[in-house]
Amino acid sequence: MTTTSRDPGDGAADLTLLHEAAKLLGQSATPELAITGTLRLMSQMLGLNRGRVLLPGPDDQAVLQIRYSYGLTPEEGKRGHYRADEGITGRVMRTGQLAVIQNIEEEPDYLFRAVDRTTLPEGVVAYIAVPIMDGSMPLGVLACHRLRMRPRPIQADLVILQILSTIIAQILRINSLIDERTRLLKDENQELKETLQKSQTNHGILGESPAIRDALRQVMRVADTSVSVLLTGESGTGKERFSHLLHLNGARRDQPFLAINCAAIPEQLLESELFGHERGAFTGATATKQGKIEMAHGGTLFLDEIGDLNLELQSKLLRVLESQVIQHVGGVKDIPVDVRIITATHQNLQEAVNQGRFRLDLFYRLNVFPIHLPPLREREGDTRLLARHFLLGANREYARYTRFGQGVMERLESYHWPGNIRQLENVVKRAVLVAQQGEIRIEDIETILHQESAVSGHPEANRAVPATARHSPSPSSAPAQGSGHPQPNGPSRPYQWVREDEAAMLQEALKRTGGNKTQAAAVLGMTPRQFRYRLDKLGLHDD
Ligand SMILES: Nc1ncnc2c1ncn2[C@@H]1O[C@H](COP(=O)(O)OP(=O)(O)OP(=O)(O)O)[C@@H](O)[C@H]1O
Repeated sequence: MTTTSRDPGDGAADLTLLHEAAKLLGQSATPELAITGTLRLMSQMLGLNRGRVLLPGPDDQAVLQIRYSYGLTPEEGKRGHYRADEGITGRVMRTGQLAVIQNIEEEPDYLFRAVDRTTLPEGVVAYIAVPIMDGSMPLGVLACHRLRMRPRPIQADLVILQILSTIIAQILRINSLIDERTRLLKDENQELKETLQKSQTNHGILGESPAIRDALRQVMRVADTSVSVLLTGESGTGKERFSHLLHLNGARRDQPFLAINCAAIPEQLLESELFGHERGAFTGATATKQGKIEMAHGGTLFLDEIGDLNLELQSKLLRVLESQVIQHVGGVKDIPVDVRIITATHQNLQEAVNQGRFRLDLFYRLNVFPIHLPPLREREGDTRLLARHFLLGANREYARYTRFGQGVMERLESYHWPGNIRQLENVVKRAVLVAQQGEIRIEDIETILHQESAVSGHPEANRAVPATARHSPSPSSAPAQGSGHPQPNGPSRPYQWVREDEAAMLQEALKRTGGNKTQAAAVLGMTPRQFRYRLDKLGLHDD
């Protein structure tokens, strides 16, 4: 070890040392390299030997331990730990005041714990310890030995040591920020892995709430049977997902699964979509075409929004269920089919039956085993799980690494999600796209939720609902939602991605036709049914 004595007032050497220390700070990949490098410079350039940095121990914060050193053996390093009431080091940490011991042999508080006197050079040895401060709080202690009989004034060394302790404080602060960030990322990564694992069971259906577990149990009970299942629940609660789960857990799993949304297809096309058609059956039917029922032969057909099927098609569907045959539109031949039909609705089908809009016999046929999917706001704890899952998916899709900032998860959990899981997925995806510097801030979420409320038209969509007020009265007594009107006691209107300008367009058409929906639909080139469907989705009913 070189100990070079300097002339008193050798300011150029001090500057060189500070310059080198600053370079170390910028270049070192780890705090270990930067701090031990600084301690080495102290020794080589100023003769401040056996430099050490003591910090509270990782296991016991009340005990200071030598964490970095230069010129100490590993055993000496290990021996150097001090409680706050022990020795000079403990005192510096306790008081935040530097200590200069001119002669360690004459100081009763000097413990000789790390370094034995016999290993030190002959002559008078001084000990200097300066606190490493974070504002007014001592973070640790920087200390070293110094041969007393040197031309350079001790005052000059003290100044340098105080500057170096500031640099070391900076290194430690940066390092602790990095550590904290790394720990968060590790935790998050672990959570994401767990979420991914959970999503792999149940074919991607996530949820651990009692409500969703109950629904899953019911699915498993009937998956391997041919019983008719009617899935009820608000829009976006996963009815289609669950129908697929039923299919995948049954004997038909290797056969086709097809889904059709009865409300989304224009009425005149729906029959041909379901039953197929013969060539020439209608204008544009240039070839014979199979319908979805026939295509799903051997497998499962999922009929979403079954409540929107007109009475004529309801009769035809009933015939399929009773006799397992279909006829193409324009055909006369009975075609045998073996299809499991699973249906879903967000409407109250019982009410539709009472109003004469839905056949009672078909209702009985379909409703053999109803499974109600609870709205997201009733799935305690699932929002968190799903939000993480969608974050992972969006990060993958958009090649980002984005995380939720402080308070975001709580905000997502307090929101009442009129559009349920589909809406949550959309919000998380959008948040990933708008996030700056890899963090989704609570403000980003507020903006998106605000836009959501404008789009979904729900008057309360942007209001945080207290946990106690979030549950709607009784899911079992109200298995499906009604007409789609906003409910005073809880959001229940179906949610779908619809553009805001579409609402304006519908309203404008209604205005022009004096509120006549059939005419308004014609103005926009839609069927009255399509028009009503959109009004319904946008919550624009005036009756
Ligand atoms: N438990 C779940 N775990 C993960 N993703 C889910 C879950 N439930 C639903 N989803 C996802 O949410 C979205 C909406 O689900 P789905 O289409 O099945 O709802 P729905 O009730 O059929 O909606 P609608 O009535 O509007 O047709 C889909 O992207 C689906 O994959």
